[in-house]
Amino acid sequence: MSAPGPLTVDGPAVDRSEQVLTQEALEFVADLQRRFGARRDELLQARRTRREALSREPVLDFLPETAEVRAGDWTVAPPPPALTDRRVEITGPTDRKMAINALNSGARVWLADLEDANTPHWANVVGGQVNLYDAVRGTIAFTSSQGKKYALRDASATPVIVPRPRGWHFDEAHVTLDGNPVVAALFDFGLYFFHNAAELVSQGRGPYFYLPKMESHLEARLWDDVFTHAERTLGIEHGTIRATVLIETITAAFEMDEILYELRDHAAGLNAGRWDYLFSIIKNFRDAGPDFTLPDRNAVTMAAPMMKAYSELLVKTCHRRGAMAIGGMAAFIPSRRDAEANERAFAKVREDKTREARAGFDGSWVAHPDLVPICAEIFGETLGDADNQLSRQRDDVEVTAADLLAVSQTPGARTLEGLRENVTIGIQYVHAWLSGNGAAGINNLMEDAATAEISRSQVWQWMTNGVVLESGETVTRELVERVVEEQFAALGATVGSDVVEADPLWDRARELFVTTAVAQDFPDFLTLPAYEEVLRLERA
Ligand SMILES: CC(=O)SCCNC(=O)CCNC(=O)[C@H](O)C(C)(C)COP(=O)(O)OP(=O)(O)OC[C@H]1O[C@@H](n2cnc3c(N)ncnc32)[C@H](O)[C@@H]1OP(=O)(O)O
Ligand SMILES: O=CC(=O)O
Ligand SMILES: [Mg+2]
Repeated sequence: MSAPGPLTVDGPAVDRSEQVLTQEALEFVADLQRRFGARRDELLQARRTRREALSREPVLDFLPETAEVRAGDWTVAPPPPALTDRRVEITGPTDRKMAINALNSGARVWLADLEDANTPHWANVVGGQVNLYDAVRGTIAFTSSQGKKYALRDASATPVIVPRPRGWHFDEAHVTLDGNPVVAALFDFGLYFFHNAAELVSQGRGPYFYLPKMESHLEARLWDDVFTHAERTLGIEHGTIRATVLIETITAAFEMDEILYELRDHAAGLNAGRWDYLFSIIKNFRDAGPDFTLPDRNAVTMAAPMMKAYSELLVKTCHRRGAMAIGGMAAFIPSRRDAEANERAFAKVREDKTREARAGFDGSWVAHPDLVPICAEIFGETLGDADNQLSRQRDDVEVTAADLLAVSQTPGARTLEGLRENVTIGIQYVHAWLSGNGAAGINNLMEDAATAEISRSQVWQWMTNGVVLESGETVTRELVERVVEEQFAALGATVGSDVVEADPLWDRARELFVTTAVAQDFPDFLTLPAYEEVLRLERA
């Protein structure tokens, strides 16, 4: 381990933080930061360079310099026993109650989310690690403020825990090394790995991760180097760590083989992260003119030609390489209070999971415990006695660069209603995020950082490209500002105007939404200025 520097932790008090923020664990994180922090910075610069090239010429293609990797006959390491059956995976934040509910849900895997579904308030970041520590050991329990008691039903049969650290772009402001914030991904990964790797191995499981928002195979190479170093440092056998990579950026879709190749000793699969994928398409082609403006957010389904091409290429690539293909999130959430909304959500999720199972995915995500049985049933019908569909090759699938970029073939209209929904969802989500909830049910849809990014970036794109709506109106800054005023007033009617007035975060949410949706310089991530706001509020 390299000599630990003056790693400073400076955040509000969090219950039991001393249990995870130990001297040894922080030294482990400091070592990761020292070794890999600068490479992360270079990779972020490479992202900016690639995006500048795209703004000059909006074309992407499979990389000529890695043609040999794509043509080569190689496979990733076989899945470990704990990850051979992933027919249903529940996702959710790592707060204590939801962690227990997820672990009792009957899913095969719990994606313990420190990312899209989590606001990185220090309490969530550190509290999440405390909860994961207890979850790994089967000791997690909780009593709600109403006195309801939560505990594991059967600690020996809980889903496999697969945390998702934050993406490479994020820093953890509360932890600094030599005065600079540490890379949040290294912090999230490092703490979890340090405390839990050996314990998980002793249980016949392992330190498994989902890796979000990568934009290139070089970013995967960095993760692979981090994994190898972390295993060596703690004396954990090489290849014990297993990662499932979200293919959720348009550039990564052109590098699926390469990403698996870089991680081949550590790879478990790829996941079709459809929401960030849409965001990435809008973001990268935001100034590329009408061919790249998508219709209303709700009109873009997985049946759109470019989405079908992306998800089928993912299955084909995975199975050729012996890796699991995991489906994405249908955003419809059930309601225990509204039978009609519940039925609608069940039907939509059924349709989505059926399409995925038929396409060859090995399993998929659900956002809510009530959806676990549906996903398990649908994949069960396809899988029969098998654990997965790894042996099913999709040699029939041929996907070209043009297929992945067929944005203009996406059916659907651009409507004033769509603009209104983007605005109202965006503001409500930012409010939830600032309040500490990274996932929220809004209009019976699951909203998280990825879906909110679509909303605000679509407003930016429509405005910047002067999209003419079905109503005949052109999207201008004035129109967006008018819609923001109207939707904000309407929110008062829904949420209660006294509630909105009493809570200053509503105004901050509106301002942040407007800033990120209409700013001339498009912020790369909505969550970056939102995090600045969280830090400001913390200091106030
Ligand atoms: C694009 C992507 O990255 S998708 C992946 C990231 N996003 C997510 O993980 C979102 C996951 N889902 C959620 O967070 C939640 O389902 C929400 C916020 C959308 C809705 O949650 P709620 O409003 O609490 O829903 P609801 O009231 O129906 O919940 C009923 C019960 O199920 C629990 N529950 C709901 N969703 C989950 C979940 N994903 N994991 C664990 N428990 C859950 C609730 O905690 C509640 O428990 P309780 O009865 O003990 O109080
Ligand atoms: O993380 C998943 C996504 O769809 O985004
Ligand atoms: Mg995502």
